[in-house]
Amino acid sequence: MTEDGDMLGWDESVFRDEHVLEIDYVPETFHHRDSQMESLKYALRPAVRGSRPLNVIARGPPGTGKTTAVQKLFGELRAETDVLVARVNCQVDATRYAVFSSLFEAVFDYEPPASGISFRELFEQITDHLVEEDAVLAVALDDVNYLAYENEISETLYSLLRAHESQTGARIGVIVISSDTDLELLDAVDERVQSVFRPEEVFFPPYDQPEIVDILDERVERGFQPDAVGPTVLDRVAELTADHDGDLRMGIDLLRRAGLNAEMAGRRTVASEDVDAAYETAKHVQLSRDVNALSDTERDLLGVIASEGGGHAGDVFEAFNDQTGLAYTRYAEVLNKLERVGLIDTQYTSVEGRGRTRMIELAYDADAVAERL
Ligand SMILES: Nc1ncnc2c1ncn2[C@@H]1O[C@H](COP(=O)(O)OP(=O)(O)OP(=O)(O)O)[C@@H](O)[C@H]1O
Repeated sequence: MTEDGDMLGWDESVFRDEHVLEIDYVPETFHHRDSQMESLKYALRPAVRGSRPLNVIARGPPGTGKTTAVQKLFGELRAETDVLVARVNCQVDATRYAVFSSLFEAVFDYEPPASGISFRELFEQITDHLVEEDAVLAVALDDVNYLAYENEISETLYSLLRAHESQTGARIGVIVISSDTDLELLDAVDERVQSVFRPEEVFFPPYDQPEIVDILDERVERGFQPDAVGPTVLDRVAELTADHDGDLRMGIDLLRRAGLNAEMAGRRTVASEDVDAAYETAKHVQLSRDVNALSDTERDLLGVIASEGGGHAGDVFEAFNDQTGLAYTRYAEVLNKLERVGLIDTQYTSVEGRGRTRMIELAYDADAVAERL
């Protein structure tokens, strides 16, 4: 039943297709990334001819289309060629073993046996299969920075890049995708890897505001009812997204949350205030993502830092040790990990009476962190 005026009826929605605004949606069109797509195609083309593809480092800040570019190209390869493709999410699979388990699943279409099969066996089954089938495998290590944080990147790349030496005829190419622009990947890997890893570099710069408007406009058309989102609202979303380092994930999330806010108020059209209210929650999407990826011990330490409000590393250690009983070495490792993923900042300062001491600061508002733990 439709009600009069601007109010939504119970059976109505501001959305036409809400799925278009979900995180795993792969967009039909992919504008403003032509040169990056060309470079990736150039690197992957040898695979189509049965040769080893060129290796690639795809770099750029979060939400700049790196994953989408690879998903699109891998989708085309899967549909139109015999090349085997596998994208591994290293935020989830952050060890060499987990990466190869995921590759096993992509190659065989079923999971490796759960009852502890050794890395060597995993590796051999995958490479044997490639040789038997005369197949080329293109691997994308997405969010590879997480392998670096766990000190697993050298072993993983080494195994992939030298696969053809231990198993003649195994052809594997690797696209590593990193969203940590401070991390120099080539410095993070050891010399054995550096000597075989000579990747093509593909850079994904942040989208500027007109590009953001253009991309989001298409989502609005597909995702919302006609006229539900006007140009002023779209501009506001694009402005906030551009301020957030052009992270499109933020823009898409804002649109969806603003739409839900309008619905909650029973309105047919989204207003700028819906966007501003949505921003208060959406600005923490990266924080939520990072906290979700932490281990229990890492969460414990983050919790201690949030409740202490940061401070001297020694004091934070005491509180952490009281809670977990863990020793200083482990504490220092976890502290470094939290800093590498960008949840805290630390810096050495000279404090009277204490000499040089490491000061810890949360990178986010303490309440926002505590809510997500
Ligand atoms: N040019 C584009 N056109 C349409 N949608 C896009 C475009 N670029 C990115 N997106 C959308 O923005 C969101 C983030 O993109 P994507 O996951 O590809 O970024 P990313 O660079 O891999 O991010 P991260 O480094 O954080 O993993 C996705 O929902 C994707 O669909």
